[in-house]
Parts: sequence; structure tokens; C-alpha cells
Amino acid sequence: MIIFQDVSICYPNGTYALTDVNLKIDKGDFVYIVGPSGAGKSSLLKAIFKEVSVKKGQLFMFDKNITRIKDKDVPYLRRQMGVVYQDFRLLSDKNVFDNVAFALRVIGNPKKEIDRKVHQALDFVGLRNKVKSYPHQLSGGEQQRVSLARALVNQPALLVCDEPTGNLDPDTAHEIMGILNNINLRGTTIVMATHARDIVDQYRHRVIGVKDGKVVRDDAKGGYENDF
Ligand SMILES: Nc1ncnc2c1ncn2[C@@H]1O[C@H](COP(=O)(O)OP(=O)(O)OP(=O)(O)O)[C@@H](O)[C@H]1O
Repeated sequence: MIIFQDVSICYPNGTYALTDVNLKIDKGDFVYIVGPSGAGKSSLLKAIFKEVSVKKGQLFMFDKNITRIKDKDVPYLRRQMGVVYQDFRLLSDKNVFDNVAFALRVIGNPKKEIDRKVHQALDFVGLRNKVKSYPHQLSGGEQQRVSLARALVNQPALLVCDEPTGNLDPDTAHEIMGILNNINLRGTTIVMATHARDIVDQYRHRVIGVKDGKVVRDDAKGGYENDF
């Protein structure tokens, strides 16, 4: 589903965030990306989400070479992915329903279809009773569940999560992990950058370690390990 072939990422100011990364992530995988601050975890996710361009090497997503994809084709690529951030990034002036419906409206889904999909996504994350609430009326865990519903509403093949439990207390983090595991069990591939040692140790999945912009470990069902 995702193949990095000798990929290097360089920001406009000349900083290399990834150097010669080789990686293969298969359909249905659940992968943690771990590593110290500044290692390149978010940059790796940004490469997948096409927020940064590939300086060197080749990047394949969904069986297509997207290394030099045209700007106009990026929205179509992104429609196959959902994305979840540490700070939720909900629209503060829209209620829960409208936050989840937003992207479906942008791509012109019919109203009936939007209603069905939004309610289905909110049911999945257990938030049907909050459709009319605004983000400031929700707890952090509830806001993250809204952002998960928003990411899932178009049934993406891939979910990219950047520190999804980073702003949550331990119990709420475990709730979110429960939902992520269920999403993965339904067949959705998950790539999740995290610093959460206890989560990585408790919910065992593949662990890819990044340090100084390079992949330094790749363990099936590994733990967090002390180096990180
Ligand atoms: N927009 C940017 N412009 C220039 N350099 C950047 C930019 N974003 C990140 N970097 C640099 O790229 C490197 C990797 O950063 P990245 O955010 O990917 O690390 P990270 O592992 O996600 O860190 P953290 O755990 O602190 O979020 C760092 O040296 C960082 O300073």
C-alpha cells in the first residue's frame, strides 16, 4: 500500500527531515512510528499525506508512483486517507455533525448520503448523542473521537495519525486506542506516530523506529524499547 524507495525529504530551508528511507507498509498493517523529538516522524507522515515533496527517491501509494504527482491530483489521493492530529483540528464554529460532514459536502455528496455516512461514523466512535455540540462543549477525548469520525467518514483505506493520544489522559488514550484497533480490525491500514511508550507496549503492533531522519528499527509486534 505504501512503499518508500530511498526517499529523502528536504524542507525549503534546506533541512533534511528524512534521508534514504526504505519502507513497505502493507494493506491492513497497524504500524507505530516511534523516535525522539525531531527524528522525522511527522515528516514521514507528511510525505504520505503529500504535504511535503520528495526530494530524492520514489514514493508509491495505493499501487501508484506518487513521487511527482500533480498538485491537481493531490486531493484525489488524500480522499483515500483519513488523518488525525494530536490537537484535533476541529472547526470551532461548526457543530459535531458539520465537522464530520464538511469534507463530504466539499466533494458534493448528496444530502441523504451525507446524513447516513455521518451518523454511521458517529455511531462507530460512540458520539451519536453529541451531534449538535460544538467542539468547546466536548472533552478532549470526545473531540478526538469527532476527529476520528471525520477521518473515517469517507471509508478511507488508510488512516494516518500524528500523536493521536498526545493530548489525552491515560484512560481516554486507551479509549482512543480501542477505537483505532477496531478500525484496523475492519481492514483499514493505520500508520501512527507516537511517543506513548505504554500504548506501544500494551497494544502490540509493528514498530518502526526513526532517528535523525533514518529508519533504525522495524519490528513486528515490537515494544517501545529504551532507545526511544
Ligand atoms: N516546516 C519545516 N521546515 C523546516 N524544517 C522542519 C520543518 N518541519 C520539521 N522540520 C525539521 O525536520 C526534522 C524532523 O522533524 P519532525 O517534525 O518530522 O520530527 P518528529 O519526529 O515528528 O518530532 P516530534 O516528536 O518533536 O514531533 C527536525 O529537524 C525539524 O526541525
